[in-house]
Amino acid sequence: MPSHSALPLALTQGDPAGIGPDITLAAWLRRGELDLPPFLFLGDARILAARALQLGLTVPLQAADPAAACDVFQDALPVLQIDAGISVNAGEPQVATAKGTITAIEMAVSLSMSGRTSAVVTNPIAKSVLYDAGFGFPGHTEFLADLATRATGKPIMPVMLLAGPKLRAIPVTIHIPLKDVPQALTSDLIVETCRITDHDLRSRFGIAKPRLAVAGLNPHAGENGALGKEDDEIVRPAIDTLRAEGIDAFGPLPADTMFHDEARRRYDVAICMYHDQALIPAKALGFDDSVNVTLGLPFVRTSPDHGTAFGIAGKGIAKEDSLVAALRLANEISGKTGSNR
Ligand SMILES: NC(=O)C1=CN([C@@H]2O[C@H](COP(=O)(O)OP(=O)(O)OC[C@H]3O[C@@H](n4cnc5c(N)ncnc54)[C@H](O)[C@@H]3O)[C@@H](O)[C@H]2O)C=CC1
Ligand SMILES: NCC(=O)COP(=O)(O)O
Repeated sequence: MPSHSALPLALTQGDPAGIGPDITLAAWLRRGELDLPPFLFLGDARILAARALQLGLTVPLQAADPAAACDVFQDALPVLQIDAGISVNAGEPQVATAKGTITAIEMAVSLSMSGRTSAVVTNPIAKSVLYDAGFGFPGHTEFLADLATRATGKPIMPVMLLAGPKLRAIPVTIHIPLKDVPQALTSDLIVETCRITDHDLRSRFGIAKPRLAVAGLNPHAGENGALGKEDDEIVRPAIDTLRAEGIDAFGPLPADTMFHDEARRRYDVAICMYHDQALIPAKALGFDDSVNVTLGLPFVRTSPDHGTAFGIAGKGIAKEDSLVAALRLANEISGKTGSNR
């Protein structure tokens, strides 16, 4: 039986035309069966109500602030109202909703940093919709780090972790075009990513001495330089530095052979060089139950591993499993030592 924080989780609305409303409603309906930690929805109650009607679900909604949310949660889905100012059809994203989507994220961070909610759980955003509205960050991960940097006055580097029952995987470079990866990949970036990972796996995840398997960038980790020099010139020196600090990092490993069952038993986290090198195995091995966690922040942030799935929004087929896993993981790790190093 999990124990729940006395504070609610702050759950952002995400893109209101996506499946965020569907999976939020579905998760709340299963709160008793799954003994879910209480959450406070930050978004427009009218959008939730319209989606419940469309899906044929009976979900009472109640306006609540963080202090009231836990008491409300058993009987109604608590909502901290953020007006969308526009009506929304499932599956039809609109740039005009971006303001509310971003406000929900900002409020969740502010509430969590001031101790009024226990953690931030984000519903998926459509990055291109936000870009069209002038949003200057590649995704949540970078935006959350910027909010934390501004709030603390200290530079904060975020690390994206995909955490599932079969695999934890981290992309060192995150939301950048593949052609820019070799230029962006530096030994310093790998070292700092691994330091944050090692710290947070100990403090948040209770792993006493995390084993970090570091992937190479090139096929066969460069094949002694014949298939690319980055593995020997960038990745290997980073691993040497980490090992000298006492961090159990090893590699560079050929990425094609580090994700099969037996290989995964040898490490606690795979450190990958670019987005798809980490997220393809993570989603292939656990699309329904993996969680996107941002390490390095002074608060906990989790998210389902999937996106807005506009094609199935409002159709009653979106699975809430990854959101449920994100809510549970946020509750579990928010009780642990903070991420500040
Ligand atoms: N954390 C976040 O905010 C994330 C946002 N995105 C954004 O989502 C948008 C759409 O991205 P896609 O690449 O299409 O990925 P997607 O995850 O939205 O959809 C990929 C496929 O999986 C299915 N799917 C996704 N979630 C599902 C669920 N809960 N239940 C059943 N089926 C599900 C979809 O129907 C689709 O066939 C993009 O704008 C992307 O930037 C993508 C990943 C994470
Ligand atoms: N593919 C993962 C993803 O896009 C999630 O990014 P973020 O919005 O959590 O930064």
